[in-house]
Order: sequence, then structure tokens, then C-alpha cells
Amino acid sequence: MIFASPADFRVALADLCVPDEGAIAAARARQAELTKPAGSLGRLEDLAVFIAGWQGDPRPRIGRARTAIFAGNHGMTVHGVSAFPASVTVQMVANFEAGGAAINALSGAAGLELEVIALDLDTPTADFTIAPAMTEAECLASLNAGAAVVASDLDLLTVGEMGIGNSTAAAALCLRAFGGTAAEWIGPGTGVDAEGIARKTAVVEQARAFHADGPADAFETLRRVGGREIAAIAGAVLHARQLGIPVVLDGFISSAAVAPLAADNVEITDHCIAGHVSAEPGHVRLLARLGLDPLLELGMRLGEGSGGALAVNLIRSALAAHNQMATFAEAQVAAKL
Ligand SMILES: Cc1cc2ncn([C@H]3O[C@H](COP(=O)(O)O)[C@@H](O)[C@H]3O)c2cc1C
Ligand SMILES: O=C(O)c1cccnc1
Repeated sequence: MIFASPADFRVALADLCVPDEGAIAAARARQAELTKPAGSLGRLEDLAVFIAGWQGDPRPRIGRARTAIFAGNHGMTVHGVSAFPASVTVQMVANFEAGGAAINALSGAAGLELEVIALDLDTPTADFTIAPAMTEAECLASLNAGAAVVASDLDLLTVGEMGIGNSTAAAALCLRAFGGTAAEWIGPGTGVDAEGIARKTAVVEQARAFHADGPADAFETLRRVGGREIAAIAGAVLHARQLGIPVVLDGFISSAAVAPLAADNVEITDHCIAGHVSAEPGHVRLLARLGLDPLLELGMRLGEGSGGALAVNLIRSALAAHNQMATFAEAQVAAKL
């Protein structure tokens, strides 16, 4: 067990490691010597330097990299917040295991190991409009299930989720972490109509009111209005930070898993890359609050870690350029006048 108690989780979140400044400086210096005008590879240069800092290596590599997809069921689906029935969660887990989902194809194409972790799918979380979604023990177990996927020899981790109803949980998390109005964080998810949006908004407003007097720290927010798969992502992101492993986030829901942590310690996203910005409308606002600039904008709104896996192709290309290009001296190319 990585986090023995809620207090253990809180201590870990308060005490975050920083990247290796020496590796960052050396990687920047190498970028300046490669046969291209300075800065001409734009964000590819920044990506290589970022990975260098977290790997503590001026010539970073992505050998072993993993996508972890967490699945959980949500009690508040009784309020009609999704365009699909809750039974789809377990059915999609079977699809992941059979190799038939988008994330199977995209993680394969990106050279990622795929790990699927189904979290007590027979026991949905409690309806968070009338109770905390999870007990302390359930929330802690979920955080630890997430932390457990972070093998210490990973060079990179990407995270994703499957849980019918979880775009409503994500909105509730963002509202509790960052404030604003419920409407600002609500979107169509799997594709609900205007009435569905109204139901989602009412559910999130009720959750806000019900939990208003409860403690507002990251653990309590995850426990009260999150879900098992969402807490697992939070645990994976925090444990990856403890191990200095960079993380690629996916869409609105995986980003929302980090929102309560960022409300307690804004530095939690320093080892994170936003793989893409989802079409779910709250994601733009959420990434701004997390201080993350997404790599891709492709109109995707799937979840499952799909956008994060896709972005790994870009990161691999950034490192290929960083490691394989010749310097001006090596190639005997004249430097800038
Ligand atoms: C077949 C199918 C595959 C999915 N893969 C990810 N999601 C996505 O949709 C869900 C969130 O949307 P909502 O809050 O509207 O239920 C999550 O499970 C998310 O991962 C899927 C949804 C469906 C239907
Ligand atoms: O951006 C996401 O994570 C997302 C959006 C819609 C449905 N499921 C996931």
C-alpha cells in the first residue's frame, strides 16, 4: 500500500519533488546546438527538455511506457445523467480486454503497454447528491489501486478512465475544487440533449449543496464527489510524481481527477502534460486552471486515455529529434551569423 492513510496522501501531496535542473540546462544547451535555427522545433524542443528534467537525463528516452485505464461505476447515474446505460462500463471493460476499443488501437500505435483496472464494478459509488460517493476506506483503496500501476521503471505514464456518468462527477469535482457555476463545468459527455444537460446541472448543484459544509481538501473532494476510477487516476498521478515519472493526461475527466489536488497544491501538474483538449466544453477552462497547455486539439471527446495515447506519438518524435539530430559542429554546418 503506497498511501497507508488519508494523512499519508495529504503529506505526499504537500511535499512534491522537483525536476532535475542540471538535466534541464543540459538538454536546453543541446537543443541550441542542433542543426536548426534556435527554437524552430517549437514545442517539440520544450517537450524534450521537460522529459529530460523529469527523467534526470539530458538525453531522455521512452522505453517502457504504460497506459493505465481505470473503470468505475457511479451511483448518481440513477438521475439520468448519461446518454448510455451504466451497464456499458463493464461491457467496455470486456471490450478493452478483447482488444476492440479505441484505446487498444491508439495505445498499440503509440507503443504503450495497456493496463485495464476494473474497480469494484459490481458496487457503484453512492449517489453523491445524498451521501459521499465513497467511504474513506473505499477512496483510499482506489487511490492505492492507481498508485499500484506506477511501476518504478516506467519512463512515462498515461492515464485514462471508463465510467458511465463520470463527466457529471468530473464537473462536480471542478466545481468543488475551483468554484464557478455548475453550468460552466457541465457538457454533453457521451451526448445528452438539452434536458440531459439540465439534469446534470441539477445533480451537480445538489451535490455542491449537500457537501458544502464538508472538508474541502483533495482527499475529501475525491471521496465526496469523485469516483473510484477518478481517485485511482489521482493516486497514479501523485505516485508517479513521487517516482519522478512524467504523466500524460487525457481529456476532461482525467484532468478533473487532478483538479482537487491542484486546489491544494498547484505544483501537482508540474510533471503532467495535457495530451489534448477535449471537445467537452469545461476542459478549456479546467486546463487553464491547471496551468496546462494541451498538445493536440482534434475535436475528440472519448476519454479512455485516447487523447493521451495519441500525444505520446508527438513526445516520441520530440525525443527522436532531440537525440538523433546532429549538432552544427558534428555536421559542419555554419552557425548563425
Ligand atoms: C461505448 C462508450 C465507450 C466509451 N469510452 C469512453 N467513454 C466515456 O464516456 C463516459 C462519460 O460520459 P457520460 O458522463 O456521458 O457517461 C466515460 O465512461 C468516458 O470514459 C465511453 C462511453 C461510451 C458510451
Ligand atoms: O474529455 C473527456 O475525458 C470525455 C469527454 C466525453 C466523454 N467522455 C470523456
